[in-house]
Parts: sequence; structure tokens; C-alpha cells
Amino acid sequence: MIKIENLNAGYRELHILFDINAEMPKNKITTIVGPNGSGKSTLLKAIYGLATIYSGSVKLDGKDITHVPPHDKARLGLAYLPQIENVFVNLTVMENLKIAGYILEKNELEERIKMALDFFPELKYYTNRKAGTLSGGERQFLAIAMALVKNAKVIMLDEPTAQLSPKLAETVFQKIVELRDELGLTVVLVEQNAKRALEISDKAYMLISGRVVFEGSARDLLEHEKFERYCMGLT
Ligand SMILES: Nc1ncnc2c1ncn2[C@@H]1O[C@H](COP(=O)(O)OP(=O)(O)OP(=O)(O)O)[C@@H](O)[C@H]1O
Repeated sequence: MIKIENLNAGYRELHILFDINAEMPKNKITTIVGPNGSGKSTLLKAIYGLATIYSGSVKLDGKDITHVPPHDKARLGLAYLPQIENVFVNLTVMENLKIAGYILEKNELEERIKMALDFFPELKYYTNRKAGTLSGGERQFLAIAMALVKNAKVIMLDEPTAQLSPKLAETVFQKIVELRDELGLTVVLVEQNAKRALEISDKAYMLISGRVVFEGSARDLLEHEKFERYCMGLT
């Protein structure tokens, strides 16, 4: 579980997030929605250690990781998939998977790559293809597969369905559900496609201007009378 307490964060002196308190429970999907520029991506970056933290704390399963550098967070089982540049486009699918697991022993690496490819069987056909030639959806799958090779327990995804056709986006949403239900992972999701994301989620947060304005079940947010207005950034 991720627990965030009184977090204030931003980029150097540019204060973006104000007094954030949030919990992303284990083996659940938590979605963060909000209008453009409300600080959703910054929240993921702050959790991962890519934003400036002024005060407050981030805990992973009770361990304070506020100031742990990103590469050490990865070792603790936290994965962050940015919206773009989440794979090495000039390397093949297999090379990407091997790089993801570079700290593993050979046997364990092979085992984890097999597991990741079993989870994304569609990638098995493309192991020798350069990642740059994959479709947007396949690239997302590869990025998630790389997190699985790293043995991630918590996966934070920043707009994984951006620029995908509705059909491909749906495939990605289904895979996110399987990450929770079949692999027991904890998922934190930032999505423009708020309605569909909330439908597959357990918990939800809404940010406006860097503050939490809603915390509760995803269903409650979907049914909230002001949901549409909130999501359109009209309030
Ligand atoms: N690296 C950065 N340096 C400085 N300011 C940044 C940086 N990244 C984002 N910002 C600013 O922080 C604010 C919040 O941006 P953020 O990307 O977190 O919002 P968001 O809710 O994810 O938006 P969107 O839905 O448009 O992706 C914006 O005003 C943005 O311009």
C-alpha cells in the first residue's frame, strides 16, 4: 500500500501539489482524475521521486520512501510508467525485457521474462522487433511487461491509453484489471478517459489545482452529481 501524508511538492520553486493525503490500497486499482494541469502526473512523479518534495511523506508498505531515489524505489517493487518514452525504441522487445531485468541472475531473468510474455502473449510474436515499430498499445504492453520483469508490486501508469483507438484502449484496461486480479498487483492510474478508468477501479481521487477534492470509491465518484462537471474542469 502507498500512503501519502501532507505532501507538498512541485518543480523547484513551482509549488504544484498542496497538502495531499492519500492511500492507494494493496491489490486494488486507484485512479486519479482531474482537469488538465491539476497535478495528476506530478503526484505520480512525486511518489516516484521525480518532483521536488517540500514537506510530507510517502510510505510504501509502512516504509518511508519519501527521499529514496527512483532506482532504489524500483528495487522496492515500485514501477512508474510515464506516458511517453517508456521503452527503448531502438532496441528489440527482447532486449528491452533483458535490460529491465539486468540486475537479475540469468535463470531468474529467463523465468521472469517467460512470466511477462505469458501475461502478454501477443508480445511473443514480436520479440525480435524493434520496440519503435510496435503500435501504441503494444508499446504499453511492453512497458508493463518490463515492470513485471522487474518484479514490480505497485505499478503507476500515466495515461496508458492516450492516443490509442477505443478498441486498443479497452484491451489495455482489461490487462490492467488482470494485473490486479491475476497477479495481485497494486495499480495507480492517471487517466484522461476518466469514466472507463473509474469503471475498472476500486478507489478514486480527484485533483483540482493540486488539491484533493474527492476521495472515495470509484463508483461513488462515477455516480457523483458533479462528476461530469468536475472532469470537464468546469467547477
Ligand atoms: N517538469 C516540469 N517543470 C515545471 N512545471 C511542470 C513540469 N511538469 C509539469 N509542470 C506543470 O505542473 C502543473 C501540473 O502538471 P501535471 O502534468 O501534473 O498535470 P496533469 O493533471 O497530469 O495534466 P494533464 O492531464 O494535462 O496531463 C502544470 O501547470 C504543468 O505545466
